[in-house]
Amino acid sequence: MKIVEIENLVKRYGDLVALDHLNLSIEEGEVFGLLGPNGSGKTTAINCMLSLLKYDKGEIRLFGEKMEPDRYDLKRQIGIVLQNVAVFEELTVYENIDYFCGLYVKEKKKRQELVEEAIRFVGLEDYRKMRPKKLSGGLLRRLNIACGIAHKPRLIIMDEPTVAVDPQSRNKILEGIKELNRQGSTIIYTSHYMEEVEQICSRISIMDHGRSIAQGTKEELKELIRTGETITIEDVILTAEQIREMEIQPYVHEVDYKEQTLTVRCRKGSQNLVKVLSLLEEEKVGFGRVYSELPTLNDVFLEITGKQLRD
Ligand SMILES: Nc1ncnc2c1ncn2[C@@H]1O[C@H](COP(=O)(O)OP(=O)(O)OP(=O)(O)O)[C@@H](O)[C@H]1O
Repeated sequence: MKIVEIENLVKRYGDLVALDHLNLSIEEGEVFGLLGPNGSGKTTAINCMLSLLKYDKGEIRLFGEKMEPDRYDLKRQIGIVLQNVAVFEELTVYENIDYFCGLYVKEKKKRQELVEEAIRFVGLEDYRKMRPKKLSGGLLRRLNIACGIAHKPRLIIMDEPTVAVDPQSRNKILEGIKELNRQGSTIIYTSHYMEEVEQICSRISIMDHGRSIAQGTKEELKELIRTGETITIEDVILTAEQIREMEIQPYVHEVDYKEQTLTVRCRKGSQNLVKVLSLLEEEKVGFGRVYSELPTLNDVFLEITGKQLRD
């Protein structure tokens, strides 16, 4: 069943088109990644999806029904973890989670179980009685997540939950998301970290300038592009002719040479590394460290948009 369907969504802020005919379709059970650089429209898309923002054109259906501001029946099935931490300073970790869970689950015994489970999920067992002020940034983010997901919603929306989070908290958060998904929640996850999206998402939409420029599994996305592998060779001194020679090889898609480092984006095929090194040997050029990388989602973004995903 389709949990989210967005058709031709347009959202303008004055003259700025933040969403430009965005289309998305998300199936139940997916961990769906919205990947895009800052300002590409991820947060705006989520706020429209939740009816927190009015939009100019298009249609949004959640759980097969048209989403509107007063559809509390639909909203109750959604857990939200937004970028800004929103918890009560005067309540402890436990009380905060209990409060948010209590908005959905009235029965005390059941709620107690859910709150305990959420605490375990995010690894805040040792901090139950602490107030938010005492928590580090990473722990605070984990609390924010626990508050959003304790009631086990059918759909969980997380907007960049790991920005400015330490690696330990980040791993805990990513593991928690996978576990929530295993337990049955569909997840929408926005990020500008391609590694995270590759790690946890079953399907990904790459966003740029308010549009989804490509959608699919990470394997499908990588199939879309011509780059098969990227070979980097350090400490190599090349003449303009030698670079040109590299560029015209049939297996080469693109060459970049900066600060004595040669980067060769090869087309899909075998033996690329051998071919590149043989060419250097023929030219009697010495070189330092050599490494080869398979395409990343950054390569996909780069090839489609001509710019880096990273800021
Ligand atoms: N309230 C607003 N008023 C005017 N412009 C806005 C507003 N909110 C967002 N924008 C603009 O809309 C575009 C999309 O922003 P949005 O926050 O949705 O992107 P994002 O992909 O979520 O980026 P980030 O990761 O920085 O949150 C940006 O150009 C942004 O400057």
